[in-house]
Amino acid sequence: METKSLMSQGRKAVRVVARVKPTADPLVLQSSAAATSISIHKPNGYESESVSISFGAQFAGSKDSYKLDYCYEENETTSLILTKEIKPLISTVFEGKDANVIAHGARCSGKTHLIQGSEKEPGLAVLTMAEMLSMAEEKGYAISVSVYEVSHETVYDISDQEKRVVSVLEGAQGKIQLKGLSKVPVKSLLEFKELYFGLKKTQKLTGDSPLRSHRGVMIHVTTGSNVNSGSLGRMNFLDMAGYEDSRKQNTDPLEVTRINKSIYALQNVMYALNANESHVPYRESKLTRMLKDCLKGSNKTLLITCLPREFSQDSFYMLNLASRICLGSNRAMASVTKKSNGPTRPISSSSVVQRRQTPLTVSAPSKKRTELRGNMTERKIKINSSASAIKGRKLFGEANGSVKSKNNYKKMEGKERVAVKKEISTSKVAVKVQASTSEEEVCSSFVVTDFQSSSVVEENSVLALSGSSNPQEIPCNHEEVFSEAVDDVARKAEIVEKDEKRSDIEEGLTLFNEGENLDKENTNLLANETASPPLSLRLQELSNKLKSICNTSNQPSTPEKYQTALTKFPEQVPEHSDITADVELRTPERRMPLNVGCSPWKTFSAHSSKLKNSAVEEYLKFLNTADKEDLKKLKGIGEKRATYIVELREESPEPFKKLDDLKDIGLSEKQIKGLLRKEIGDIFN
Ligand SMILES: Nc1ncnc2c1ncn2[C@@H]1O[C@H](COP(=O)(O)OP(=O)(O)OP(=O)(O)O)[C@@H](O)[C@H]1O
Repeated sequence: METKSLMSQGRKAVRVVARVKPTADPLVLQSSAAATSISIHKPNGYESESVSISFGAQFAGSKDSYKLDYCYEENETTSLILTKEIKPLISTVFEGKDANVIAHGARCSGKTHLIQGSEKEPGLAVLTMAEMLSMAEEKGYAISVSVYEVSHETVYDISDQEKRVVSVLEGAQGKIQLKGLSKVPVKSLLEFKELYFGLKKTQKLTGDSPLRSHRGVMIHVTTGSNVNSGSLGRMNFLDMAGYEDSRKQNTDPLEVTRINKSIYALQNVMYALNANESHVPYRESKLTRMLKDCLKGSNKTLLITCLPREFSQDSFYMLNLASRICLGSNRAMASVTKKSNGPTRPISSSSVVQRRQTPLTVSAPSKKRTELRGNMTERKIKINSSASAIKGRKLFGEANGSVKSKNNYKKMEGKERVAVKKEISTSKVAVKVQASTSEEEVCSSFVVTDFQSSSVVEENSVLALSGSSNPQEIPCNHEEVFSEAVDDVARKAEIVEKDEKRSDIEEGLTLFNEGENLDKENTNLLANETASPPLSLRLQELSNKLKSICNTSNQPSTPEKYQTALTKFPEQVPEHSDITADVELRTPERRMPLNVGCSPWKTFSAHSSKLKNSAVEEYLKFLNTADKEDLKKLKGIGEKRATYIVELREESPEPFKKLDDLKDIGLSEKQIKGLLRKEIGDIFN
């Protein structure tokens, strides 16, 4: 059999293949389950560059098959996967790139067996290590290994018995530092096995691990003998925790939801990479943050979807998502647009079957998942290929509410920014301001970036990260920093406006039925003159307040009642106070008379900004609290969106913390702006 590489350079960032796990009990296939076992179509046999996979007899002949780059069946060995898929990646690692091999799938789908293997049948990581050791020896390079585990949004170094927490830090240039993750020099396969398998393997394979986790091994190639010397590339193997429907009995729904969310987050990243999107949502989970450098740029990833031969809803779901990642193209995006197009389902048998097959977890993301199965074959929509992360999220659902709440930070990526970051083991508060090259680029808020796990409650300090890990070295002028931020609060909502490219993308998205529905809803609601009284009244109140502020502009400070939730004065933050991990610093409000020493225009601008912020805040507050009927009074919020908002609130009491969060209900940035304009404009009608 020819073993030519299917992963030529310049191809997709993520190659997606499947691996069929042999059926433990061959009789299963003869039973009724045979009707729902998967069938694989390889148009050119082993040489196929694309294969389709479908589930069982009842789907035969339907177009509901899922395309992947390849599928390795039971008779195709792990060594074959090594040769066809991984050897080309190894070459890129020795050329200085990073590569990833990620196994995902439902629970017990054979991921660990594939990556780790057993004594009798070594897995991909072991086979790869053997290959890399011999190449390193040939070239005079050295190999070192890091073994890690990610659970409960915390990264642990598990290269020894003592699980140490690894801090995922992001340097000034966006480079990820994994502080605390050891690199153990490895000279032989035996050393590697001892390190890699150790106790943890036994735990995982016997299934008595107290905590389910993603488990990875990073193989570093260095040019010198010292682990820190001249790092070339890394090969990262990741054995992901299995996907599972959180409604299943005998599962801890919280644990399952947490794991599923991190699976979605990685899938979002994979999708964005393959679709060559301008924004990749690395910040959606700890796992994706830690792997950012390995995944980004021209680095290559092999995503292996592990599938048991017999049908399971969980496997079906994983395959569906893998297929979308694989397509990673405009057509895939077009299918996302059908999200709101309820009745359109790829499984044509019947909607009942579809419902039965769709994992119906209680989480909000699952709602989105249910809807994402648009028909990919029919839509021909031209959409800018540099699509945004928003679409990725629409694809796979929001990764994590708690992460999401801090996601405004990601808007600052690549720009000058004000950031407050925290790190364990320091009790000082330090803040760093990176001078902005132009006023326009100053970002709008303080953000506590959750570089450490939010579940590690003892971490309660803040550290500005500037490439230096020493907080003492960082200049700190709270007053100045907070003042800078205040100026930018008003621009917060406008950052989006300035990103014309994004707007264009969103414009393209109006092709989506989502947009059509919105327009319809808008038209209906606009026809209704009584629309939105609750919010309108509140906004009217705000308008009155503005007038009252203007009338009392000689007051030395902003009256307390007008201080928004964003208000927190610098002097209210004790210099050495502890700030808990999950607390987001509030953007402070300037405590100075708004018109002192200012021109009337500046005063007016300042008040307008204030009003705008208050209006936005009221709007969000309304979304977070109003009942369904009141929600429907808002423009652009129909029955469907109102129901979804209420469901989101069941998941998280305050799902809308910033305007961007409205994207979670399927609104584009342009639509969000449009809605606000209409609501606020109506005050003056
Ligand atoms: N190719 C294979 N040949 C024989 N047995 C296998 C194979 N793949 C998996 N198994 C068996 O199936 C069971 C589950 O496999 P494995 O632990 O690899 O699944 P997993 O997907 O990693 O599970 P989890 O989701 O819990 O992490 C194990 O008992 C394993 O030995």
